[in-house]
Amino acid sequence: MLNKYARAFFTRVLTPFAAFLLRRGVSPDAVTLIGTAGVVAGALVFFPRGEFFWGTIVITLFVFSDLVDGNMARQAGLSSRWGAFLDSTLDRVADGAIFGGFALWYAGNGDDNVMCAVAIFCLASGQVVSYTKARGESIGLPVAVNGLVERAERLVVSLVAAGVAGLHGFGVPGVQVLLPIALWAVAVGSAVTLGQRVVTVRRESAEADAAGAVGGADGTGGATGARGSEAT
Ligand SMILES: CCCCCCCC/C=C\CCCCCCCC(=O)OC[C@H](COP(=O)(O)O[C@@H]1[C@H](O)[C@H](OP(=O)(O)O)[C@@H](O)[C@H](O)[C@H]1O)OC(=O)CCCCCCC/C=C\CCCCCCCC
Ligand SMILES: Nc1ccn([C@@H]2O[C@H](COP(=O)(O)O)[C@@H](O)[C@H]2O)c(=O)n1
Ligand SMILES: [Mg+2]
Ligand SMILES: [Mg+2]
Repeated sequence: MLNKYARAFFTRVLTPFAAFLLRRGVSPDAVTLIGTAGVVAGALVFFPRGEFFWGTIVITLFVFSDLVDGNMARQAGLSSRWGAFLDSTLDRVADGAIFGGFALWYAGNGDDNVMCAVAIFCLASGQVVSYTKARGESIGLPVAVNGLVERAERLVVSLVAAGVAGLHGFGVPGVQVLLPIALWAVAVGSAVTLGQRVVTVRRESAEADAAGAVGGADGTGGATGARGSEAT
């Protein structure tokens, strides 16, 4: 939903900054790499210590690089398969650090095994949700569904809650409860989204197989080959 409605707004806002970076000779790949490094550092330095406000501030400063890199690539006519691969792969790294940071807090001084498990579920289910689309597309299906909770929703819900919950450290009472609520919401939403995508891939693959649009016993039309499909 955010991807559909907010992306156009952020594209307009970030285009001048993306153009500025291009003029300074910065490459889209550099922005992708530095942005991911900043998110990972923010998440793993601050979240495991329960410093949610500062962790969220640092992550927010860097996470928008994920919108800037593609914007730069498109403006400069530099969009590439490599860039698409790098962008998506490092998204998974950044997400792992964010939800891993929450899990480490609950496994340590946060001392809550249930919330540690919920954070790990958010991490794993988010990665699988993204994988369903990547794998479905790799076997030639459109995967024409985004689902209830995409990456932007996972990040906005959990980071806004973490940032506000972090205000507890400045004496604001009662706000800590927002983080567990947000993580539960992301966990349930990701499970629903996973179901939506699996059902869509199941339907699309049945339709494609019936139409003979793809050949081969593994349904890949030979595009990946049986070994390739086992290996991914
Ligand atoms: C007193 C208050 C203190 C609290 C301070 C809090 C400050 C702000 C807190 C949080 C802000 C969080 C912002 C997070 C923004 C995330 C932006 C982003 O990176 O989105 C990425 C997303 C996807 O991009 P890609 O196409 O590159 O990625 C694809 C995607 O990952 C696919 O995954 P899937 O969805 O399938 O799971 C992969 O399949 C694919 O491989 C991959 O390529 O980009 C978008 O979706 C674009 C829309 C972004 C919309 C951002 C909205 C930000 C909105 C509000 C932030 C302001 C909050 C203010 C809080 C105030 C609190 C009081
Ligand atoms: N280093 C990069 C990063 C991205 N791209 C291209 O942008 C697309 C992603 O756009 P976002 O707005 O979601 O960042 C990606 O699929 C690539 O085509 C790139 O070329 N190099
Ligand atoms: Mg990007
Ligand atoms: Mg991305």
